[in-house]
Amino acid sequence: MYMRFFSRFFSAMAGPRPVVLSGPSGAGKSTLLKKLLQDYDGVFGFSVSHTTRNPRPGELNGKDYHYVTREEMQASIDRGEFIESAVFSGNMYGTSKASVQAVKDQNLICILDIDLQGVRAVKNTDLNPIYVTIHPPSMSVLEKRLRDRKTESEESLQKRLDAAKVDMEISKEPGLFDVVIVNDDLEDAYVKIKEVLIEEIEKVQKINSSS
Ligand SMILES: Nc1nc2c(ncn2[C@@H]2O[C@H](COP(=O)(O)OP(=O)(O)O)[C@@H](O)[C@H]2O)c(=O)[nH]1
Ligand SMILES: Nc1ncnc2c1ncn2[C@@H]1O[C@H](COP(=O)(O)OP(=O)(O)O)[C@@H](O)[C@H]1O
Repeated sequence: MYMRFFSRFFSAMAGPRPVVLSGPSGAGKSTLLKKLLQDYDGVFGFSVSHTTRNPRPGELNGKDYHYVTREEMQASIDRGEFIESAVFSGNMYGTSKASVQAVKDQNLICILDIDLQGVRAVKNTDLNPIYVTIHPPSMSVLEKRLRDRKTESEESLQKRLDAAKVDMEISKEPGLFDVVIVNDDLEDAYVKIKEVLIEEIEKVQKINSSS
């Protein structure tokens, strides 16, 4: 009884639970999270990761990623500034403590777009997020979407498809994710993710409307 009261009290003090969005490259993570950020202004905040990959046309430094060199990233990791970091398709990616803290400071639901290595690392922290994985309806649809996106070279595309196969298998591991959302029709997938997050969304809206 008391334990339950205290655990609820402290989890409320800790602010809203973050959300991990994972899943194969091309599954639709960025598309879904951008919709959430747009439709729920003042509710969600994006954890801006660091990466050594080059920016794509239209991507902004500090908004989509912090674009850094390998040397800069490694030095920052060595200084203990990252919650987690991983190598994906030959590039380094990582979540800095500062990126998550910046979102927490605003009392927003922090969205982390991270790969499976990141998911495993976050499991060893006290972030306590909701773990969501986005899957494509099939590998052939995934390939088509990645090709149509026109952001990858043939080599990078193949690396992403290889990683996707592994990713889809590992995601079946019991307990790794709270929810699997198949992104076939975008609107349907968006409705599903909102359903999963509605409790946290309403919590933040309630706090914001009373402050
Ligand atoms: N572990 C980890 N993975 C990340 C991070 N940021 C992005 N990723 C993952 O890196 C992979 C490649 O991301 P990106 O180059 O933006 O390609 P995209 O997913 O195809 O748009 C995706 O699986 C992301 O979820 C991070 O900070 N940590
Ligand atoms: N349900 C969908 N139907 C058709 N195309 C989609 C759908 N969801 C996403 N896309 C498109 O597929 C591509 C990959 O989506 P993206 O959000 O970049 O994936 P991720 O962030 O997981 O790599 C993008 O060009 C996006 O516009």
